[in-house]
Amino acid sequence: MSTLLEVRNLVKTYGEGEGEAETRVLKGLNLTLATGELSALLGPSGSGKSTLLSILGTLMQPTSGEHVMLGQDLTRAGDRDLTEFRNRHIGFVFQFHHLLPDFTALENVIFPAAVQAGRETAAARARGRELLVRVGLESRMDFLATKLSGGQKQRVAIARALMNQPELVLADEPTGNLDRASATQVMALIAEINQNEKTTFLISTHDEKIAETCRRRIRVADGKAE
Ligand SMILES: Nc1ncnc2c1ncn2[C@@H]1O[C@H](COP(=O)(O)OP(=O)(O)OP(=O)(O)O)[C@@H](O)[C@H]1O
Repeated sequence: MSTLLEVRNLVKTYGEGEGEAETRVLKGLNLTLATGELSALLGPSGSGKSTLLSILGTLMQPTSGEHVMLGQDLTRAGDRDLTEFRNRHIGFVFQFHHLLPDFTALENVIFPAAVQAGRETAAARARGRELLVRVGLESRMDFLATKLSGGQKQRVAIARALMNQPELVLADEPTGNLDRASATQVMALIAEINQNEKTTFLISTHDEKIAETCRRRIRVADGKAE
């Protein structure tokens, strides 16, 4: 399998400003993800899972270390290049879905593509519809986000994350807010997309049962990954 991304010697320290208390969260973490992997990211609360996902998602700069994805050295990229890289190659799913409440399921899904293109295209609408069918929400496309159940909202969030055909989807506790049945369904959907499209997923979770459904388990402890 080919390497999708690699981080080497990743360090993240919060509170480096004068007079601030320093928290060293990542302490020389190394991690390689291959294309098509489905991995769970485990670790106690405060161990740095969200911090690592933010760095891998180029939403946050590490204090030091190397970060290469798709052969591009992201540690040395400027903000504009990072934004473009992120929009093109990385999708995000969060615990609290972050859907726009006054918009429909379909509008929420096509939002990232509309932002990238600067307008809403017919092709984007077509892909948005296709993705909502894929996640089993054909009959809910035109429902406002507020009218959907928790599991349905999370499926919309997954469809939205896939909109720009990213190579990597980072999910921060995607099932944390769901009951067991909905959580299992969401994980089954992720596994199916991973299998069919070879999209690489990295999913942080506290839940060992959820982690067991992933082929690889990565544990963050003492600022390192194992
Ligand atoms: N912006 C910030 N400024 C200062 N400290 C922070 C900041 N964000 C996170 N931290 C600290 O960094 C540590 C790691 O936080 P992080 O959210 O990455 O952990 P986590 O493993 O995702 O935790 P959880 O499982 O509870 O979500 C914590 O001690 C947290 O207090």
